[in-house]
Amino acid sequence: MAPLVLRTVAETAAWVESLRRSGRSLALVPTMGYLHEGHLSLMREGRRRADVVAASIFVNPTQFGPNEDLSRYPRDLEGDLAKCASAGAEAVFTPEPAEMYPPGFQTSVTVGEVSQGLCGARRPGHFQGVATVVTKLLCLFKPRVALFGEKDYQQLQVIRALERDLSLGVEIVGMPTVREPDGLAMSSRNAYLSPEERHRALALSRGMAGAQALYQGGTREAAALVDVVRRELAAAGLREDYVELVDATTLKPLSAVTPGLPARMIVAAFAGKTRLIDNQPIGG
Ligand SMILES: Nc1ncnc2c1ncn2[C@@H]1O[C@H](COP(=O)(O)OP(=O)(O)OP(=O)(O)O)[C@@H](O)[C@H]1O
Ligand SMILES: CC(C)(CO)[C@@H](O)C(=O)[O-]
Ligand code: BAL
Repeated sequence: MAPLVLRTVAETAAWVESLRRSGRSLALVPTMGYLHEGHLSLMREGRRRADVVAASIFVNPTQFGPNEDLSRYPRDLEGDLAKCASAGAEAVFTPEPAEMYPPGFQTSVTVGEVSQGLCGARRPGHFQGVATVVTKLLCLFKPRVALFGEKDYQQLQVIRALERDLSLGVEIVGMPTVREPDGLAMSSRNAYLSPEERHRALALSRGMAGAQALYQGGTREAAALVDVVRRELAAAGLREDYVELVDATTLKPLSAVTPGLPARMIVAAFAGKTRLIDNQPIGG
């Protein structure tokens, strides 16, 4: 069935209230649209965890830097609504920017340490934009659970922090990265890649697999593990934005993988003008 399309905060609040009265629980999947299997995996898991799934499709201007791709971000609302229906989403919230940020809007949510390194350092203001819009969505929908992908690993940790610190009472579920058969992490921005860049982009997942293989062979030092990824990126002609081995929870840099402390390799690199991110656990 085609999902109910919600365009305003007021009609969404009324829909949420009617759901609450009917005693049905809600799972929320926030997105920026141009949906792919990664997004749909979140919606299907939402169906398993709650009675009703709602998605939001909103290309949030406040999380884009002045020289980023806001104006050309891919959009396909009609196709997205069909995909939401196929994944069992009952409602889709797709507001205009002025509906989310009306004149006089002056509040923002800033998450501390966990938002400062990695993408936070490379994209100033990005996580403040994400944290503010996600807080607004969680307050509006009051879901039992909200689902996010591990592909945006730092974003997931930022959202976990804001939910916990503001006592929002929403279960934040992180879902594994869905990949193309050749290993490329699915991402709406993959649509920007030429066939040649698409091929070179495999260096991200290949580099991290190489780092994990080196770990399996006994290497523990971060510098050596990171170097494997860097060499793959360089060989493919990708421009590194960062490659770091970090504590999987705090995202602080690690000098080595140690037993009992989950570690994550996190990568951002440019294929031409397109910035791609990926990450993978390193260790047992
Ligand atoms: N490959 C994936 N597997 C699982 N979840 C994903 C994947 N890609 C995106 N998501 C998740 O979907 C949600 C919405 O993400 P978003 O709409 O920005 O998609 P995206 O493909 O990450 O886009 P972009 O290319 O702009 O980064 C986020 O929680 C994100 O982590
Ligand atoms: C979480 C999110 C929908 C907030 O705009 C966005 O950052 C995204 O799509 O990952
Ligand atoms: N998927 C993360 C949203 C962004 O890059 O702005």
